[in-house]
Amino acid sequence: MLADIRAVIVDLDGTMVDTLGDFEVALNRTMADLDLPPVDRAAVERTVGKGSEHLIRTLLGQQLARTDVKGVGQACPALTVDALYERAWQRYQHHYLSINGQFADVYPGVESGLRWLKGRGMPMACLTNKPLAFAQGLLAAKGLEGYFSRVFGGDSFERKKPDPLPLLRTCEALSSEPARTLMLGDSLNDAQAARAAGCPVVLVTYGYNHGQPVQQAGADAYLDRLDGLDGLLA
Ligand SMILES: O=C(O)COP(=O)(O)O
Ligand SMILES: [Mg+2]
Repeated sequence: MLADIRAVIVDLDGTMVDTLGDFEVALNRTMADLDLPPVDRAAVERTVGKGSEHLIRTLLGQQLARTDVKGVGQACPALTVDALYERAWQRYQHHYLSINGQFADVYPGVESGLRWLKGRGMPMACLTNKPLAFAQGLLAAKGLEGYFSRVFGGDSFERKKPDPLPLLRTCEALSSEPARTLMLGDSLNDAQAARAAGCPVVLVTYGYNHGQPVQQAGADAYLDRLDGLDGLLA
């Protein structure tokens, strides 16, 4: 099945770039603006992958439930996630865009894997749940944008992964049949979207899988490095 691949869709966070540092810095600056305590990196890692709104709402809820909310000295039931969300989202966008890529690293093997795919003339798109403006800035900051003919974010379509819609639209944009378009990702989110769209899926083992072992995600194959793709697709 993997021998028939004619196009590739690549996830961004946890697959190409380790962005936990960027998320942590942008979230902590946001929390500070809202007089909330700093977030815990492990909580960020468990929550990344379902887009910025999910990340901000989940972490705001956790921070409001803590007993060290500044100036209050106890958990703060009077403040709600809904009441804080709009300001948090504005501050988060400002902070994320001002540091985008500075606390993030391309994983080993990514550039050589992408170069190998490009050398085989494979049409490639980047499809992430990250907002498109964040994704474009990050790819440019890391010198990865030239590999992709199309880039789509979590705000590019009406629904995000794990819904199949973004994958189906990306296949259309690449003029490629889903059954011959490989999804390369790092999480159950990517695997579920790929399955529902009818795309084969390969997951990397080093990313963020909602705090769960990724080997249970039901992919066609798993890779420790993207430059191991030649062994799967050759
Ligand atoms: O949740 C996000 O912001 C990004 O996640 P993804 O790049 O793994 O789709
Ligand atoms: Mg990911």
